[in-house]
Amino acid sequence: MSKSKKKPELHPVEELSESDAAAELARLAAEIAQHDLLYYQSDAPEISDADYDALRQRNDAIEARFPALVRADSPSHRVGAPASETFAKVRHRVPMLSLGNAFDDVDLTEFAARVRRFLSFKPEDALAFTAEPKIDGLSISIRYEEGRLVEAATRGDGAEGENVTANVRTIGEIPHTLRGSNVPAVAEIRGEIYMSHADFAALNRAQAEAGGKVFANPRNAAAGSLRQLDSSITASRPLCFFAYAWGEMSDMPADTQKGMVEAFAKWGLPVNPLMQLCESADELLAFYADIADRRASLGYDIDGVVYKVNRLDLQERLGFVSRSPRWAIAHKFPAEQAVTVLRDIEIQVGRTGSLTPVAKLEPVTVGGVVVSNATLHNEDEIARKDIRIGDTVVVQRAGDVIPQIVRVMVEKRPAGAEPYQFPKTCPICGSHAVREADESPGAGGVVRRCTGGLVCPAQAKERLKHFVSRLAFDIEGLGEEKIALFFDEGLIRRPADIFTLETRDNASEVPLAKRKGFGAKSVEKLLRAIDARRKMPLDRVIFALGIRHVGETTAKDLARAYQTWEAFRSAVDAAVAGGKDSEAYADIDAIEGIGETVVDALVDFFSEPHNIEAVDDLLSHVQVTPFVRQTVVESPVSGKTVVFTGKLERMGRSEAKARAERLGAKVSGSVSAKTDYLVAGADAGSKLKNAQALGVAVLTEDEWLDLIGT
Ligand SMILES: NC(=O)c1ccc[n+]([C@@H]2O[C@H](COP(=O)([O-])OP(=O)(O)OC[C@H]3O[C@@H](n4cnc5c(N)ncnc54)[C@H](O)[C@@H]3O)[C@@H](O)[C@H]2O)c1
Ligand SMILES: [Zn+2]
Repeated sequence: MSKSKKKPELHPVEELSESDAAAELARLAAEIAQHDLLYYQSDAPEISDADYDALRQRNDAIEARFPALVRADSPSHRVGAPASETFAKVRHRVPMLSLGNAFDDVDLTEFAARVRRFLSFKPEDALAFTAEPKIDGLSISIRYEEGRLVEAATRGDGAEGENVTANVRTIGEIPHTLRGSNVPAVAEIRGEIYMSHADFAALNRAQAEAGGKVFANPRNAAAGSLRQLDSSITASRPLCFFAYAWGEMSDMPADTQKGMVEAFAKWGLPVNPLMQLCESADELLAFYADIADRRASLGYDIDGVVYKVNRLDLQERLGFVSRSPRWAIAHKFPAEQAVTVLRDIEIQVGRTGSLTPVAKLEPVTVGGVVVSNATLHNEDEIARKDIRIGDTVVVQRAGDVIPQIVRVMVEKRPAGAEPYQFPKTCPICGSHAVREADESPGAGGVVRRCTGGLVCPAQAKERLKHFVSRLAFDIEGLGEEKIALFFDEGLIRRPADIFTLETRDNASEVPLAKRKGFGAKSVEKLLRAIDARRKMPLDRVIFALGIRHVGETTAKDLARAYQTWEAFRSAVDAAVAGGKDSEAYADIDAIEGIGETVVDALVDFFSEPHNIEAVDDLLSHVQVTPFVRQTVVESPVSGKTVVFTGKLERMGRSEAKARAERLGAKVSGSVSAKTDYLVAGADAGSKLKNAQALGVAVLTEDEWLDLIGT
């Protein structure tokens, strides 16, 4: 989408004509819906939360002045974005709503007064609020029946969310069973899934090393990690949880907000320790100031505080206004900004040749953190904001760990500052750099890419770094710095060189062990670490090759489909030979999780003789072991061997098989003493007899579905 258009001048709402107002409401509805999709479905927002909130405020102000113009699709009636088609849907029995916002003390005092007015409270009537941090993660509803976790869903559009039960089960902080004697038969616990700062930084480091997706902030990382089709990916991500609300509840354990949260804690759910009871608007403001002070040291992102009327009978009386409760409000923190000088723009060349501009800043403290780099996204972004070297700029860190440049202070521009000329050639190899659409979600722009391919040392170096990264070959003692050093010395230029390092080093006049900073012990350790990688599972090998668009998940999808290197290679070779209209091409395209972009990238990669040579050389040193599915998924059937027989009523055989495998079970075609369950549909024959003879547990289809919790 083109973002190069300048934002239209905004007229004060009081001056808008009715037709202008209608037009602007239409534009705002479309724009906000678009940002909601990017934020909630792609986990890749394009604008800051502050900018987004400003759009909504503008919409609300216009609607307040022209109530007759409020649209059916107005953002003020909507919550979030529709559940993504990728997931099964869950209809919320009690809707999941949003919160009204207060942006300053006046908004807050008005809120407290409004509540009192609504309840016809006299000044002397006591009215208590809970106050708690507003966690910047994603909301989740977790359903427990008879104390056991049976279902978990995202908020979606508030009415219907995404079923993420298997993924939520992998989160250590979320109990599978609630403890205590007063757990209601049905308890829907709601709260926020989030990622701590430390875990976020470690995840991004690992992702960057692995050439994977780097997340802009902990919220996106948490949402992206939870909303995975493969729950083993979620399991590998460090997610945390705070319970603060509820949906359906068959028995109420308390009659206040605070009492409810205390009951959650007794049942074994994590709750935020900072929640407090406040008796007046002044106490609420004091709480806000205190949390704002402690914000930087909490260890997780918050974007404000939430106040809720404590008594549940009063909450009931207050009720809701379209998308939010009348009895609660979010008091938001302003985004943190600072002013500094842009000293330079550095161009980094990535593994696939993308030229990424990075702003080099005069170091400045933003929200308690010293910032000296900021992302500039791409060429168009620099042009759109007209960012020039020497400019004084406003940087923002809105919970984001990668700071952004919000705008240039043109009035402070030094005389003679020229518009920035984005390089048309690769700064490393000098090859022509071409503009291409940037397909990454939410990127919304173009990227300039070095066409040097295999001759570009920057790309070769990045590919090697990717090759040894944690999710690829993960060679201990051979990190980014060593790779860069060995590459520059010509010691390691291609993956295969890693595995011949020892032989060459033995023959060398200056072996590594004799060099400064190496030492015999560390060299020995490195060489043994390399040896330990002479056998590698298929998914890691595919991922390590650094083929465009083939990340961790895609590599697993391919490996799952082909099992062995030979099968994978012959499938790809057939597609290379057959071309885009061939059956071989369509076969790869048909694999679950694989689309045309990936098939094209595979075909491109394996059409290139240099790549084939490099891969073949590598495989003369490395043995590829077949893909084994890890059963990190915890379910009643994980690790169990299951056989299906007879006619199943509620799903086809292949769906039953896929579902069982997703839950960590092994599906076998024949019954043996090792079989744990035989699921027998109608007209089951010899397998059923066999199972009975062997004493294998036989389940009906319904019993099986109960067991796996569907
Ligand atoms: N940058 C963008 O493009 C973009 C797009 C959409 C939304 N957003 C951001 O998302 C937010 C708006 O979305 P929203 O509708 O989720 O509203 P909200 O985040 O303002 O408030 C509602 C949410 O707060 C969360 N929450 C956290 N701690 C809570 C607590 N202690 N008690 C109760 N709720 C708590 C819940 O998940 C709840 O759903 C804003 O911050 C907005 O800036 C940004
Ligand atoms: Zn280059």
